[in-house]
Amino acid sequence: MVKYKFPDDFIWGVATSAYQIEGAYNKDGKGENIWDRFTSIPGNIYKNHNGNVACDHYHLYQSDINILKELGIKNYRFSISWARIFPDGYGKVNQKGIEYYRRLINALLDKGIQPAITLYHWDLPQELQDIGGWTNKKVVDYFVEYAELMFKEFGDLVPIWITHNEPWVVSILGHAWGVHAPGIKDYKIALKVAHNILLSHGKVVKLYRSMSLKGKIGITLNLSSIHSATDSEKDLLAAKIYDGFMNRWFLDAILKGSYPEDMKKLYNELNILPQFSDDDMKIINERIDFLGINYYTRSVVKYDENAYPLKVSMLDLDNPKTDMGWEIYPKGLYELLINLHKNYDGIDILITENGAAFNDIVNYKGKVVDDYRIDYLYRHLLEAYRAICDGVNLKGYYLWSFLDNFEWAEGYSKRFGIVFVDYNTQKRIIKDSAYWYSDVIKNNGITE
Ligand SMILES: N#[N+]C[C@@H]1[C@@H](O)[C@H](O)[C@@H](O)[C@@H]2O[C@H]12
Repeated sequence: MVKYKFPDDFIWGVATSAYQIEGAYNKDGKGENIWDRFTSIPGNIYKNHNGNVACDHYHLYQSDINILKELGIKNYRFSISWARIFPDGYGKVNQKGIEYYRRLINALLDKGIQPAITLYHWDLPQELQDIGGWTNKKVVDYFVEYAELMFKEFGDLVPIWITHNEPWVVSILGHAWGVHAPGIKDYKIALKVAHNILLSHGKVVKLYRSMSLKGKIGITLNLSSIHSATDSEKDLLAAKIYDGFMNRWFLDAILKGSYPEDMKKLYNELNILPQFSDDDMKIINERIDFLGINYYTRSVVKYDENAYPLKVSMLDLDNPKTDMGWEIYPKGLYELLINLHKNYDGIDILITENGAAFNDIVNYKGKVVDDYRIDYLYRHLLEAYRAICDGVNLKGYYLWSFLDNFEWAEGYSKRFGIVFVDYNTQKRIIKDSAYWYSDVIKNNGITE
């Protein structure tokens, strides 16, 4: 008996990204990207892992799609590798790259699986980084050129388009903390990068509208529910600042057409506020059809005099955690969804990522009994269900991730997949969580 039934047209899917699963990093005309470069530098990645081979999905995509079919998964979010299409980032087109993605899309459609494409999932062509990357306004235009070609090639086949994945991570982890490609550590540069990424987003949405395509387009943000460590004035202010830093800076720009005043004031005082015009904000505010959100955990923060630049630090609570060290806090998903619904005009929302890394073991029967992942997914889907019951326009859920894959700075040490990947043999083992999720999809809801 289905105890928690989701709306009839609810989208159930899984998600991946190009650099994390494709491999074939230098095959068939693909150009170098910033993650090829960043992973080639010793010390950047856990045990110097890289995505040169990854899950070899570039060659194994058909058998992987067969697994999606076997599990009854009817929606698949993946990203296109920009450097496979434009090896130099612009200009010369690599036809073999286009042919690969056409084969992939057609193979999905042949199995009744709807593609959702992310245009940018962090893998900037290195040639563009060499001219300043996202700090250079030319890259904004090159992104539009790349998107236009993708819309021309695949716009009639693909119903859901996501311009960018997690601009906060691209700007902060890649340009302020330096732990992601391209490894820059400068907050002023990071916020300039964030602004240009948002500009490129708005321009591409406007372009999509001009091409009279029939699908839906949006952006994916990594969002967290922010809690203050105590009710002290300083900690409450710290929570407001961190909410502005991680959530509101992007949400307000995209959905309200202006950066939040409190954060503009703070960034100006810190001399890290990027330059921007009213015209920029109009472009960024181009209407989107849905907001994609990636939710993994909440953030509990406190005032910290020594924490540059925001004087805010995160608490590491002694609560159940995933293998990433992230607190398991399903209620945060409900809080986030309700907050978005109330503060952003009830916009349609897709959960474009939610899932967990755990230290999966293949048992003596050759199975992966990942009850811990099932528990994580169950609890988060229950919160999503509660949010829908309370009026949130939640339209779908893409589980992260379909396959174990290259987990960025953590390399292959963290397994997020519902399908286990043996990287030595490229053998796939369907985990118990995949069969559980298959039942959720079949029942369009959760039993028990
Ligand atoms: N970490 N972690 C897991 C997952 C990452 O693998 C995705 O590529 C990102 O979109 C997002 O950060 C979430």
